[in-house]
Amino acid sequence: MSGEAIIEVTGLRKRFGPAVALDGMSFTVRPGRVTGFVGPNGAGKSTTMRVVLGLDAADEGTALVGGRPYRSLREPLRHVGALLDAAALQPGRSARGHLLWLAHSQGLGARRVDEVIEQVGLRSVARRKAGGFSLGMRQRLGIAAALLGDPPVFMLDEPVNGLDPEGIIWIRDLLRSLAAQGRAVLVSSHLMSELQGAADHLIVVGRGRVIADTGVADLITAASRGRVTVRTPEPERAMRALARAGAAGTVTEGDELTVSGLPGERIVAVLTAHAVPFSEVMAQRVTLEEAYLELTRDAVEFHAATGREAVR
Ligand SMILES: Nc1ncnc2c1ncn2[C@@H]1O[C@H](COP(=O)(O)OP(=O)(O)OP(=O)(O)O)[C@@H](O)[C@H]1O
Repeated sequence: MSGEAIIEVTGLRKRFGPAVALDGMSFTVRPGRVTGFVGPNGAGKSTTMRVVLGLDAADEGTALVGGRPYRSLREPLRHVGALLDAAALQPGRSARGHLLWLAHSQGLGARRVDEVIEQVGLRSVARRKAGGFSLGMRQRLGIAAALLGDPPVFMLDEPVNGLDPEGIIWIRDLLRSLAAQGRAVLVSSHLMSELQGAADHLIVVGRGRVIADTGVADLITAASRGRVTVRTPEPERAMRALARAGAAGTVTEGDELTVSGLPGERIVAVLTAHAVPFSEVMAQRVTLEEAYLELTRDAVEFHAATGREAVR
C-alpha cells in the first residue's frame, strides 16, 4: 500500500444550475473501519465521491485522499480504489482485457490482474466480453478494478446494487476484511439495511450536508434512549412503583411496559422491593434501520430533502 489511508472532505459546495447538490459537506473517513455513507436519493453522495475523484469540480471546499488532491496522484489506482458507475465499461473488451488495460496504465502486471479476477470470482468468465455481463458481474468487475492497485483507500458507490444475496454477503466480507487490513473504506447506500452488518461507522447525509457522523453502536444506543421492556401480570402496580422511583413509562401491550429513566437493574430492584411479579426486564435495542429513522425524524431539513423535488 502506498499513501495514507484517509479521505478528508472539507466544506464542499456544488450547484448544478439552481440545484444545490453539496451544501458544506465535511467529513473524514478514517482507516481500519468500514464507513457507511448513507442518505436518501439526491442527498449528494455520488457528487461528493465524484468530487473526491476529481471527476466533478466543487464550487468551494477541498477533498483530499491520503492528504493530497486526487488529480495530483501519479498512479491513482495505487492510492484509491473506486467503484462509481459499474456500467461504464467498453462492452467489446473482455473482463480480463479491461483489467489488463487499466493495470498497464498504472505500471501493474498481468499477474495482479489474474489475482483480482480470482478474488472477485470472475475466473470462469474472464475472457468473455464485458458487454454481455449482468449487473452483478459488472459490479464484481468494477470491484476487481478497485482492488488492482492494492490501495489504502476504497470508495464504492452503491456496491451492493445488482448483487444477489450471496453476492451481498461476499461484498460485506470483502469490505470488512479490507478495513481489518487498516484501509479506509467508504461505501454509499440509500438503504440503511444494506449497511447493517457491514459498516462500523456512519456518515448520514441529507440535502448536501452531514446530518450525523457516528459509530453504528453509538447511534443504536442513543436511539434506544435507555428504554427497557418490562413484562408483568400487574402492569398498573408496576407502573406506580416505578413512577415513585423516578421512571416514566407506558403500557405498550396488555402485560408489557416500556420504561425509561431507570436502568434494568434498578427496575428489577424496585419491582422486587414492592413484590410486583415480573417475567422479563430487558433493555431495548433498536435496529439500525429504526435508529436511522429516529435520527432523520429529528432532522427537519432532512425531511424536506426526502423527495428529490425539495432539493431542486
Ligand atoms: N450532472 C448533474 N446535473 C444536474 N444535477 C445533478 C447532477 N448530478 C447531481 N445532480 C443533482 O445533485 C443532487 C445530488 O445528487 P447525487 O447524485 O449526488 O445524490 P446521491 O445522494 O448520490 O443520490 P442517489 O442515492 O440517487 O445516487 C441531486 O439533486 C441531483 O439531481
